[in-house]
Parts: sequence; structure tokens; C-alpha cells
Amino acid sequence: MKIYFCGSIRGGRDDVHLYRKIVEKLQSYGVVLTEHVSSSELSDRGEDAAALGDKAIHDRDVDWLRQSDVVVAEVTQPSLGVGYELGRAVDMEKKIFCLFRPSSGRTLSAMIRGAEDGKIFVVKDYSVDEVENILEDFFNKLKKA
Ligand SMILES: O=c1[nH]c(=O)n([C@H]2C[C@H](O)[C@@H](COP(=O)(O)O)O2)cc1CO
Repeated sequence: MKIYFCGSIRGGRDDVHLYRKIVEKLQSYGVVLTEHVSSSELSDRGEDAAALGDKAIHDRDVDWLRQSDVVVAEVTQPSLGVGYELGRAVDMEKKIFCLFRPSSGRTLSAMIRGAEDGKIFVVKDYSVDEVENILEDFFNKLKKA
């Protein structure tokens, strides 16, 4: 299974340790195409745009999105890139699982919360200590579907 993980980069890296935890769990279900999103070496400046170029980053990621079987996004830290990826993924009819932490004190964008349909686009409120169980539930149901 190919998994596309979305997490904030230029939107802010406050949750990078959580992204790492999520990606490690996801790797027990398949290949995470966007493992770099969870790297603590990646700052909020993003990948080396001078070497890669923003267009190359965008085109590579959209190609990975197309290849992916499922999209998992940590959406607590607001990120334009994550919002864009989710919009494109909806258009590609991908199965999408968004994770949001209410304990952050934030209110999730209506364009994410309101996209929930309980089937293809699922939004789950969670706390850090339950993230592994929540991912287990999601992938167990996915295997049965
Ligand atoms: O350097 C990058 N590499 C990269 O893969 N992305 C993708 C993956 C992330 O899920 C998402 C983060 O977007 P943003 O940087 O706007 O927070 O965009 C984003 C950047 C920088 O915008």
C-alpha cells in the first residue's frame, strides 16, 4: 500500500515529533511516499528549494498523490500546502483520513471539517496518546472495505 502523509512544513513545524510518530506507525501498513514531512531536519523553510525548485516539489508531490492508495493528514497546524493537497486528493477520489487535536485550542477550517462524508473523507478528533490506536482502527477497517 502506498500512503501519502500530509503535515505542515512552511506552515510551521511545531508538530514535527508527532508527524514522526504517525509516519512510523504508517510504515507498518505500507510505504510512506512523503516520509520527509516527518524529518526533524526539515525546517519551516521546506526542502532545499534552490536545489529542487518549488515547481519540482509541487509536481513530485502531485505525482505521489496520484500514485497513493490512501492519504493521511495531520491538520492541527494550519498549512496552505496540506489544504491544497487535500483538495487535489478529493478531486482524485482518494480515501482521506484527517487527524485533528482539539487540545490545541484551534478550530479546524470549515473546508476540512465540512468536507467530512464519513466514507471517503474522514475527520477524526484525537489526542496524542491515542494516535496509534486510531490509525490501527482506520487501517483495519480499510483492509475489510
Ligand atoms: O518543501 C516542501 N516539501 C513538500 O513536500 N511540501 C508538501 C508536503 C506537505 O504535506 C505540505 C506542506 O505544505 P506547507 O509547506 O505549505 O506547510 O506540502 C511542502 C514543502 C514546502 O512548502
